[in-house]
Amino acid sequence: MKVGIVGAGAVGATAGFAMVMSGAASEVVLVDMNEKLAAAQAQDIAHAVPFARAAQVRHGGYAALAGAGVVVLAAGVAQRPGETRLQLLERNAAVFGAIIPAVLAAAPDAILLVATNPLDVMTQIATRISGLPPSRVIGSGTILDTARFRALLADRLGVTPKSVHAHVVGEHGDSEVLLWSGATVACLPVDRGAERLKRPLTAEDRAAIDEGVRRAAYHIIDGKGHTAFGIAGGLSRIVAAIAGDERAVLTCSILNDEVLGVPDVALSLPRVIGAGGVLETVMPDLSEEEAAALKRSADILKEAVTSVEKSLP
Ligand SMILES: NC(=O)C1=CN([C@@H]2O[C@H](COP(=O)(O)OP(=O)(O)OC[C@H]3O[C@@H](n4cnc5c(N)ncnc54)[C@H](O)[C@@H]3O)[C@@H](O)[C@H]2O)C=CC1
Ligand SMILES: CC(=O)C(=O)O
Repeated sequence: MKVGIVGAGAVGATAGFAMVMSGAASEVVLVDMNEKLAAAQAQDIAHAVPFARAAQVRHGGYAALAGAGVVVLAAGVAQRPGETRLQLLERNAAVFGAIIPAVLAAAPDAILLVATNPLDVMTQIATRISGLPPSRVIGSGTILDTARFRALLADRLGVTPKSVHAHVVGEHGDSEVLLWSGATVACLPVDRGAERLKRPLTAEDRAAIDEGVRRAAYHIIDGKGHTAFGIAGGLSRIVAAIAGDERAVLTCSILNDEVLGVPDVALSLPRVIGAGGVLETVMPDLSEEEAAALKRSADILKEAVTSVEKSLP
């Protein structure tokens, strides 16, 4: 599948690299207002192709996106150390107002895959600007937070992350909700599984994992200035699910009609992803505490989107 990527910075270029190395994309086109950067990133990724499956990698203007099945939106500004994702909102909303009409003029049938932060609000803005159905405007959402949760839990349990099933829902950001009540390992609820593995989970372990997931971006940005590898893996995974019509269950963000009484809000829930984009949403069972946290997350996002919607065309 041909994949366009608008924004050839750390996230966009690393995602292009991941898609080429995993074989998720057969063609990658990088577009950026900094054409020299897009050209350099495309050239650099193209030099990895001999080590992967055959793929074409190039840069271009918006017209070069024609025929793309998915266009990743990774343009905009990123957090500086200490900044929250929601603080980026007004700057990145203006960027989307400029790029989405240009993307759709060239690639009207593409599924939009949003990576720009604040992720959920940008997904909602992209849905509104594009006029596409919510199933075709997908935010990477908590696919990354779910991966972090599985990685940290697996490390504590001494198993591979692929053997741990645990999800993060809600905002891709500070109010996200780790679903401990549904987490499983080896077909067992995670607490019981941990005991059988002789690695019981204490309250301190849970708190450390929660902090490690929720604050991961802050720690990484503090150390290296940005995050890219994790999200690139997640974007590549979503593209593979669309390209292969996999019906994979992934936690992604789309505009929901309603979540726990909060209307018209984009946030992540487990979604079935295939060729048409989001094919189904599966509402998980939630403990009372998790339901209250998800409602709070929805309220925070609704307030953020309402504040910026007034300034949109
Ligand atoms: N969804 C997620 O889990 C993650 C999201 N992000 C977000 O991804 C976004 C990109 O982050 P980075 O790649 O680190 O930033 P970056 O600064 O390295 O790259 C952004 C690129 O966007 C381009 N750009 C800006 N305005 C543009 C416009 N109007 N048209 C075309 N290109 C434009 C810039 O020239 C730049 O090359 C940020 O909002 C960041 O917060 C970052 C990591 C994880
Ligand atoms: C920056 C960001 O959103 C992340 O790494 O989670």
